[in-house]
Amino acid sequence: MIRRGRTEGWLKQPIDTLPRWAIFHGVAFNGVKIGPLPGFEERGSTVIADHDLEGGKVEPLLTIPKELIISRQNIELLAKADRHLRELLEAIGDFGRTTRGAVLTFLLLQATICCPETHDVGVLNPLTEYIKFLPDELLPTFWTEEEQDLLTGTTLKPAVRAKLNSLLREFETLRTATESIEWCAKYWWDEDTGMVTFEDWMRIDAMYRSRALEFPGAGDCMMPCVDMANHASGDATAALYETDDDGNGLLLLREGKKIAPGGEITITYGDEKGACENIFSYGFLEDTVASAKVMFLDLDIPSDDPLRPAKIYVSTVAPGFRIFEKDGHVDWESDFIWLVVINEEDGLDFKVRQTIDGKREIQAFWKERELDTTKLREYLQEDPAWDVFQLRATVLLQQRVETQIDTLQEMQGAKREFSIRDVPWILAERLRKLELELLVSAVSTLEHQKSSLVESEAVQRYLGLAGGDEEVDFS
Ligand SMILES: C[S@@+](CC[C@H](N)C(=O)[O-])C[C@H]1O[C@@H](n2cnc3c(N)ncnc32)[C@H](O)[C@@H]1O
Repeated sequence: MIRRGRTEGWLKQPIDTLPRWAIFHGVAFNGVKIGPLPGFEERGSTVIADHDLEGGKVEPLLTIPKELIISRQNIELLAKADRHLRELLEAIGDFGRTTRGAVLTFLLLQATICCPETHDVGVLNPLTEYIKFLPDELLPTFWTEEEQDLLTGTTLKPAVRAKLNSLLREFETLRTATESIEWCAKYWWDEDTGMVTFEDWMRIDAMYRSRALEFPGAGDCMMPCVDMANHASGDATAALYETDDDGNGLLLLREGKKIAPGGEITITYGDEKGACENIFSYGFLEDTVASAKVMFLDLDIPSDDPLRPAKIYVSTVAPGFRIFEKDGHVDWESDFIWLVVINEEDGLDFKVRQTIDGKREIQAFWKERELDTTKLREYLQEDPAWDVFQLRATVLLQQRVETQIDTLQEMQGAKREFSIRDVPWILAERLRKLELELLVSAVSTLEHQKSSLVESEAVQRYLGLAGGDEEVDFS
């Protein structure tokens, strides 16, 4: 449906008509305009200074009336006057009570309202028109199989797979929940007259994901016009966003920032985000990015661990570990690894318990104390064998990191098929390089940690107990 709307023109508005929409609906512009920045047209539209601006001396550059914010609260308000929106939100239940569920469903309804073939569905509101200004982003969920294969060895590859699976699940939930609503059956799902496909859900997701902001004072939302600002990190961030006392959205030039006419007013989408997340959510990587910054690698419990099934059953933490760079130093953290490295001899125990309704449940214990896997690290830290556990962890993690390095290295010199587009090719190549560098640094960190742990008293004692000069397998 959305693709058709873009081609046929009923879901597309040129960006130069945005000021008319904005002013009509009460958006105040102060010394800025919105459009493509000459020389950087591939970045879409952005916010541009109209005349000399100085932070601290100018009033807010943009003021967005609170009614225009695409947030869960506002969608609930709109639903009071829009029977079809209300029906949708009720039908999808818990999903509609999340910001993501409410916003995506709302956006899909707005696109449906725009279609000239739809009659008597939804109530027109200013945002029905606004979505026509939003471009389609080439997020990795839209990369072809061949393009996604270029991500082999990066953490983006499993992230995209998982996202596509969760989008499919959401889409099926939406279909099942709404197919008995008459107008949904007719306009969305009917074999002949239905227009909505999985591709629409992917497009709506990309629209939301690439534009959602965690807006101080308004929470997760889409803020029309402010969401036209492009990203720049660190000192290059020109403006901040927040709400005023009445809940209206504001774009404010940073204190001391001077922007000449024609200069870009950027915001930050989150300086702490890693390269993988930037490509995943926004489909680009700033030119200045020199580090992958953070990556999450999955981790499996070795198949020869007899406690593996029970450990998997009781674990409530993400099965992996984070590698991150902070102040020029690379380190790692994980809640999961601790469950992987301990065993029965150390004090881990499992008991089967009968619940009141007759079901059986496995409970984990650490030295007689009931175990909450999110707190395992704290328990182990108090244990005299803490250094031994850490040593086992570093050995395992190093092996895992080295496997990832091997996979990435196999991708070096990947051939470019003629069908591969520039953006996926360049981004995948950059990400592979950045993640490889971070992994190599992580190996040095782990090596270093291993060497000092081997020297520790607890480990030496453990080695002694384990049988003198016989080699101990810490993995
Ligand atoms: C919130 S929107 C910003 C407005 C967008 N340019 C538009 O035309 O609607 C986020 C998208 O803008 C683009 N973008 C933002 N900052 C960028 C940058 N520094 N370099 C390249 N593209 C950028 C990306 O396509 C991203 O997904």
